[in-house]
Amino acid sequence: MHLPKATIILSLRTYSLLMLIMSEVLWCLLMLCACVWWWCSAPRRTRKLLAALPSFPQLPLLGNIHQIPRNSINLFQFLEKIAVTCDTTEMPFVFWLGPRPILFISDPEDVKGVNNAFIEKPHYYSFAKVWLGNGLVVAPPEIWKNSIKKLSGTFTPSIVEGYQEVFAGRAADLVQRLKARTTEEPFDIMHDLAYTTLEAICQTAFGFPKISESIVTKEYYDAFHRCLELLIRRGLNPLLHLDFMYRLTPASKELQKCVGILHNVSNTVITKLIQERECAKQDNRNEIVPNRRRFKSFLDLMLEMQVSTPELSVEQIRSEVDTVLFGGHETVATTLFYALLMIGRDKNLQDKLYNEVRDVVGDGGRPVTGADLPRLRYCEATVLETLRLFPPFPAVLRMADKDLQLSSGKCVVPRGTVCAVSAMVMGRARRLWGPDAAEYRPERWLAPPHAQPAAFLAFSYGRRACIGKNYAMAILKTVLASCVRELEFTAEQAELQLKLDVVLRPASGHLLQVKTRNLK
Ligand code: HEM
Repeated sequence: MHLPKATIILSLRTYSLLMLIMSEVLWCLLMLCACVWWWCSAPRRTRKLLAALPSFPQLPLLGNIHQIPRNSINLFQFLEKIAVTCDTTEMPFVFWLGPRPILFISDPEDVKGVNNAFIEKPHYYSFAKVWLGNGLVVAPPEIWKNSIKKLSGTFTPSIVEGYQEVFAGRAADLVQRLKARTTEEPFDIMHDLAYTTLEAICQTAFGFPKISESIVTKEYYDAFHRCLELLIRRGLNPLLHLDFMYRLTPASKELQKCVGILHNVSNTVITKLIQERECAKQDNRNEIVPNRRRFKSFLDLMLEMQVSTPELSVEQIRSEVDTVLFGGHETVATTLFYALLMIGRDKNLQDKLYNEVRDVVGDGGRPVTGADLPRLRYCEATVLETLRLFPPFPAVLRMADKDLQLSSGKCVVPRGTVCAVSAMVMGRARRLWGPDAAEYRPERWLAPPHAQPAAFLAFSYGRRACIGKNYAMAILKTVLASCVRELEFTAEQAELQLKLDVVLRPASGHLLQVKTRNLK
């Protein structure tokens, strides 16, 4: 018997529709079961202990899930709203993911308590494991404790001092590149800044003189940015927090691809340095470090450690190299951008900075030296003020692995709570920085006493704080001083729209106008 073609098509359509409805129903049932399990597994005590804290309006069972920001611009606005709430209520703030809280700490004393008591990071950090392995930023506590013992001394002031010539050299190259780009129109300066910081990291932390041509490619740069975007998108979608769900998505495949590009670079860096060290050994060259560098790089130090600690695997070394690339280049480049933007909006600030640089370094083109850095006080204040208002990592997270009574007495942090310690929340608080907290005013750093140390959290605080702080301050001051000495920056006054792609970024690009300075 032959069915008419139209009937076959119709029944096929009905069949697919039925299958679609059934799979949707099954999906909803699965989600419902997951929600019930999730609710039942969360301790009731946690809800009770934090119930009285300020929060956004909640839905039954879901809490604040419906208010999870949809994209990286919303995420920034969300954090801004929390900053205002914490400042006005002077209380910690709680965001409920169903029955599970994310607790925003709002008091500097409490920051000290939380950061020193908890070294575990919540599950969200593991999203970056595919990229950063068990490197310092994402490592679980046991591995972190072991690694930090070896690595805490790798960016000490005396080691960083040895990098100064490289910093000054890269700053001079940047000035030349920017001189060639002076136009009437603003342009996106970020690639030039990121190139400079990436090249500096490769030459100092990895001791690689010539890698820059092949490492700082557009492909690398794009892959780096795409990884950050994909990670934040995953973070904003609770369904994708489950590894098995995420693995099914095209985004997961794209992340793997981008990470492959980044790992190629770190693998090249390590392999080349190992080869150079081998050659130096075979030639019986008695160099402490290859290529007649005057300093030992972070990677030299790790390869040396590997000799005395064979359990330090090449894979772990690669993870630390990726971590330093991740933590060290974009953070410094964005800070430079915001500093140039802010002085570009205020000629008075730029003139003050220029006058100081001219007095300390002169305008004859000599490189900024290590001895100049402590004397560049206004330059340092500019960097710190930039980091206060535009911290590259606006918040870090910790997992409470035990109960903790906050020293402000405002609540007990129950075990299992995710604590958010936010440089943006603290850095913009009027109660900590005064009524002009929203104003960009480097002078506030020149006249102590300013706010308590744990109110300035750009480099985090206490255990698991940034180990690259000395490095970052030295390169930031060197590059900023070198740029201002020879160039003038102008930025439009329009409202700055920010977004949070792990790192704080301007939504409309990094636009600045640059002119060569007329030296009198
Ligand atoms: C303006 C520049 C920088 C800022 C604002 C910054 C900020 C931070 C913050 C907030 C953390 C804590 C992350 C967390 O707990 O989740 C961190 C960790 C870290 N940073 Fe930086 N950083 C900067 C530059 C650098 C540089 C230049 C390097 C290396 C050369 C570096 C290496 C690291 C490492 C290895 C960690 C992990 C430390 C640990 O977990 O023990 N950072 N940084």
